[in-house]
Amino acid sequence: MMSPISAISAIFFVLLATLFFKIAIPPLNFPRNIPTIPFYVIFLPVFFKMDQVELYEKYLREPMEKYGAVKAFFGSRWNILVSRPEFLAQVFKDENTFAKSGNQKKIPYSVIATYTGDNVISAHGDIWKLYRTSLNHSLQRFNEAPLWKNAKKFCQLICNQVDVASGSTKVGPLIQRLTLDNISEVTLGFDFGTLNQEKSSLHEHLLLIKKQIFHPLFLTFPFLDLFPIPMRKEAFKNVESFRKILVERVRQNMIENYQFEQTDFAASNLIRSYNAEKINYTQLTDNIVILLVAGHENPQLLITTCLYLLAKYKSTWQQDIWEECKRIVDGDSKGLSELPLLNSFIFEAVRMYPPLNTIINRKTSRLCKLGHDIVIPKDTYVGYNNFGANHYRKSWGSTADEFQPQRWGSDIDTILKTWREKKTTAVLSSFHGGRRACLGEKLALVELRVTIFEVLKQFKLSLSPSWEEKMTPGGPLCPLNLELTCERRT
Ligand code: HEM
Repeated sequence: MMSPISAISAIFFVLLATLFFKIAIPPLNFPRNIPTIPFYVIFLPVFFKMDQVELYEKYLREPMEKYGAVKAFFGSRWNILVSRPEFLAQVFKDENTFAKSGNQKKIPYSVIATYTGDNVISAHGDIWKLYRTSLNHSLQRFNEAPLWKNAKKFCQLICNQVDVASGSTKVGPLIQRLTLDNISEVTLGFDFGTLNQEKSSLHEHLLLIKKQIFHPLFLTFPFLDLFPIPMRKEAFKNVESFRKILVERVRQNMIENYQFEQTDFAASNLIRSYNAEKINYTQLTDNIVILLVAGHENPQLLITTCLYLLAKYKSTWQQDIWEECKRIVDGDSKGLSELPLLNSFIFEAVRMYPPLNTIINRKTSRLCKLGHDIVIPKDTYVGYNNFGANHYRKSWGSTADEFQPQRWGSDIDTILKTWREKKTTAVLSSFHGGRRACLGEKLALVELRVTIFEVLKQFKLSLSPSWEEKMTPGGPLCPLNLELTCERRT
């Protein structure tokens, strides 16, 4: 007869072993003809000084290039991760089989799902169409004036912040303030105000919840949010109050704007849909939040990457782009969009370091085949790895890992044509593509051109000698804690 202590120990052991096998071994019905990335790989950056690029090179490149898809553990579950363009194109196109299933469905109990809810990026079917119709027009036609004004303020803040002795500064927090003000003024109809004052209460609130949401432990094991852990209860509370304050701020500004009916901000269109009872208050909130989140974080990452590459290639690309930009006058966004060097540089930056590296938000609605022979069971999460797609040697050749803006072409027509082609064939997936293509691409590209133009007008950039050249270890991809030397142009 087993003693109670032995019985409890045995149960505990069985539970632990089950948990271990669930994490260490993919489900038995997962396809056998694609490789498995060892589960511990995602934990390596926690213990070793390794960035995402090194991790990809060491553990993912070979299986990804050979098979185009792998089994990978991420976000408390096993997933299929895809990077071969033909597979990506299939996933993007067959939306009914690879149906969008964002955090609101995948981990509805988590802080992160409470933050962004059921929004235009994660929704599926008719609900998605409703959201997209409300937003599409205003995200393609927007007022560019705030982008020009804010780029100037941003440069002024760099000047104020640069260390006098070394000429260096950490640019990350300033870029975040720039992109927050840009997205709020262009799409939400109010000024976040972070470029004018370092400590705006909404900004402080946002910084706090970002810290709580992107906590590595809870991001890797979101099921922990199910437990009554005091710091997570606090995180839920902060997220709820942020959502409430943000939407009230947007609505207040719209109500006070006597020309509300004439405004064409993305947020005003959402409010119109709400007033017409097409969407409810939670849906209004979810979409306003996602405009703010996607609209500032993604450009923030890409601006950081572009400034890093300008500094890295200071005597070539930086110098040449500045020579090209000199003839453009303030406010001429169209002129900037026609510059071959500037645009091929940006497209190459988007390829080299896709801001959203890995996205896993699709779930198979039936048993299906990826390509000819990879059989995927129903209810499997399928994601895509943008870094893998954008560095795939069969698509990009032996120079796939080299920064070569000239690969896009030498005249602007060829450059834009190549850009469109690579996106439609899913050879470049940084902005997704097809029906679910990013709605903010145009806005992000204008923002990027204007910011680069203004920065180069005022500074010569170089990498700070004390900065260690590394990318972020996981999640969003960009240089880690970038520090630049910014020398005033005379
Ligand atoms: C560098 C900047 C950006 C990058 C790299 C980027 C990338 C992406 C990607 C990869 C997707 C698809 C996500 C998925 O598969 O679930 C997406 C969707 C989307 N993005 Fe962006 N994005 C950027 C900027 C923006 C901006 C500034 C906005 C403006 C608010 C925005 C709004 C959206 C929306 C609304 C969707 C959903 C489209 C749909 O499903 O119909 N993005 N973006």
